[in-house]
Amino acid sequence: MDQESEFLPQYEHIQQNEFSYRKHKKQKEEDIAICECKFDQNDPESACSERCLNWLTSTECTPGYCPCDIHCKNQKFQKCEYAKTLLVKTEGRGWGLIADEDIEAGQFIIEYCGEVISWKEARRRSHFYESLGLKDAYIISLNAVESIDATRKGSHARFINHSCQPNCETRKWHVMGEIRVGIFAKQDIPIGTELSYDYNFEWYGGAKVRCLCGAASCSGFLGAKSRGFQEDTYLWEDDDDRYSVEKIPLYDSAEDEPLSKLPRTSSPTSELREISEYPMSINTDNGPENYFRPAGVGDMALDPEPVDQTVAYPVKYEAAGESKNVYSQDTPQPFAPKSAVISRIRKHQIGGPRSIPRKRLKNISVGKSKQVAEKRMDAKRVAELLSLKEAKQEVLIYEDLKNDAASELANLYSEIRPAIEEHERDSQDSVATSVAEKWIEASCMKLKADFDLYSCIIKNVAYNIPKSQNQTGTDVDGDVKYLGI
Ligand SMILES: C[S@@+](CC[C@H](N)C(=O)[O-])C[C@H]1O[C@@H](n2cnc3c(N)ncnc32)[C@H](O)[C@@H]1O
Repeated sequence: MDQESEFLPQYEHIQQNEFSYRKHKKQKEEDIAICECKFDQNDPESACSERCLNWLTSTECTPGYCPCDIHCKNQKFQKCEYAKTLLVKTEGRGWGLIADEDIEAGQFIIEYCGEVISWKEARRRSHFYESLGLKDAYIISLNAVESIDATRKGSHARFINHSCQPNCETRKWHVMGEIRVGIFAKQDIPIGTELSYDYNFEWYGGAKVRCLCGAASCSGFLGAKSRGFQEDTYLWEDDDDRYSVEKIPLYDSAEDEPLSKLPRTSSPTSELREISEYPMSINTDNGPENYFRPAGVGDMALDPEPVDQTVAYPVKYEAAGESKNVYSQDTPQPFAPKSAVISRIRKHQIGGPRSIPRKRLKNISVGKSKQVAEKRMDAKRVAELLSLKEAKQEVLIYEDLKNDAASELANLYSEIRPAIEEHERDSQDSVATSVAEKWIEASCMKLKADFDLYSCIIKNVAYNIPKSQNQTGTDVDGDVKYLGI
């Protein structure tokens, strides 16, 4: 291990979210939920806990309003009642957090703190971090419109690594009018165990980061379950080797067969290859409601390949390593810039999980096949085949309308894609009504534009048979005049 990577990266330690782009919400009195718990001096368990109405709705009691007053046990975020944890250096996954005491299933471990920023700002920052070459991602979604960025300021929760078989999960709680994200134990966690949760990494392009969680059910890459990743990557296995193929060419609209099929390229003879072609974005999981936004992960464009080249990568796993350095939460640390770690792909597995089952690999390519099956009509070509100038113009006008509607829909889609992909259902995380309405309206417009274009073509083909042809029954130019639609 080099000397530099022994140090923690520079960041400011905070125990409360920071609000810069807006003020912290002030809870209105009428919004304060008051529970019905009654504290009995002889029974300490009577204070607000698992059976408290507020607790059951993931809402912390508001000081000054809780009937249990100072005995209330439902103010864990506010009182920073964290489990004892230690920072450790892992092998291949940077820093991680381990339990420094036995932790019970369901226990609140630590709050994921950082700067609360808008979704737009999250996007801007993620590009900025990418440009700095930051490898690790620390931006997590808070709701459909806001994110928490723990890159520059955060709690120790920012060091918890991803696992495909995690022992923790993220949960959202309502605390004094704000939503806050906590890390909770999914199961009993013995002292010394590394804490992890499923990032539900979202991948929108960029480097594909190998997942080194070591779980038997490991999906291979951070974000491998996300739609963007699945549409971009085809994974398969061959004995102990695993391969990913990127950028499979789409079917050409004029062809029934794909222009090029799956890998003609063999597994590379060179054992190593860096994977980092495009910006990458991430997504966490405890369910769909939390995820990391793009934050420069894998933005180390080390070995760029032409985008349309089909390349097979054998994938190798390394088992998560043992801790080397241990720092407690309260110990001030010497900070130094973190050196970037470059992911490599090797031909043979030498440790860690075995190959992913074939069945699941097939599923991984589902997104791609959907994309492949899409066929598009070339309206310009259709117009050329029509003989009447008016008919040509009409088709082209409708094509413009259709293209405008399609691009409006595409823009809207990128705006609300995170929410759609998370399938968020609860009111906090659902797509804002105004955006949802715009989305429905744009979808209808696109459908209508598609329909208008096709019906215009049919009308012009079916009813505007050129005079010369009408009279003689033959085609004047000898060109094709009828379209098989
Ligand atoms: C929130 S940070 C976690 C803390 C990070 N290890 C550090 O040293 O600051 C997320 C980043 O850690 C790395 N990481 C986390 N889990 C990983 C895993 N299972 N495999 C590979 N890298 C992982 C990735 O670079 C990811 O972007």
